[in-house]
Amino acid sequence: MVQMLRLQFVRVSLLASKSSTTLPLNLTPISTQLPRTTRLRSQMASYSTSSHSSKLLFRQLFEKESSTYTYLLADVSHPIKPAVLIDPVDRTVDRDLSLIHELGLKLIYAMNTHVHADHVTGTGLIKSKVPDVKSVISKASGATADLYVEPGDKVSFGDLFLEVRATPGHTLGCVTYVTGDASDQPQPRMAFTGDALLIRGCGRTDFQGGSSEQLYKSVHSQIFTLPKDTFIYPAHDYKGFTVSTVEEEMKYNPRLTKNEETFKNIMANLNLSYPKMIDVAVPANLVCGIQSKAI
Ligand SMILES: N[C@@H](CCC(=O)N[C@@H](CSS)C(=O)NCC(=O)O)C(=O)O
Repeated sequence: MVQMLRLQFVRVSLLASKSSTTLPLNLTPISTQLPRTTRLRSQMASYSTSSHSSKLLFRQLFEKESSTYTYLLADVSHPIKPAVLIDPVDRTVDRDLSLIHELGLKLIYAMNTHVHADHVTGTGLIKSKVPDVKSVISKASGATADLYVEPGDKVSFGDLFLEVRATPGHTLGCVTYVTGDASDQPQPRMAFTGDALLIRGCGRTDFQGGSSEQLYKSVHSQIFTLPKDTFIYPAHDYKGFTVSTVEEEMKYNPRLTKNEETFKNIMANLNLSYPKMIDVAVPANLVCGIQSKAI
């Protein structure tokens, strides 16, 4: 079943990449489609930065106990306004779903950048409240989900898409989702880096298959090679930052501007205590956030 869904998912993505006029989303029954609207109302309570394209609705949402960012992206030029959530948190699912409802969006994917160790993903809860939603995570994560992504896959929502880049190092299965590289996609591009690259920092590498050597290579080969003006949107910030760019992090990141040996030394000496929720969060997130049964 999971295999079947994966095939459907890739086929949908391929369709979307061939033509910007194709409406690639075939996971939604016609009966649920809404009238086309092209204008957005001004929005309420959510973190937000400027609009990146006339099609894209983008919101940066914050969960304060784990300092996690969840990202909402939608194609508002599409009749059903298909939306995705990246790294939802269980505690803020109701807030996120009511925002989605209020904006008239149709949530199709709840995606994770990796198996989080500090909070329980909202994915399972979202699926229990909105059964059409498909959970998405990398195949390399080892977690259960409806759809597994691999490097190079495209995750389409309406005419927009996210490209999947493998960025292991914080965990084995970490991926970065990057908005598409095409003239009809948001400009500048946006990279949702999870815990691989944080603003002026990076994810720790001391558990869940972490490796400082791998993280250094991932960031330099998969993120720092993106256009300099690409926005960096991480899964966490502990200092109040909201967004950065590839250029800024290449210049000012106190860890990743160093050579690999120095970086490995820095990472080996972080002396961070384990996340408080690690023993609950990791097992739960391996099954989509639902702890009692595998999906
Ligand atoms: N104190 C928090 C955990 C903080 C932490 O370890 N954050 C992780 C990302 S979540 S696993 C991290 O990689 N931090 C890097 C850094 O340099 O801070 C808690 O108890 O939950």
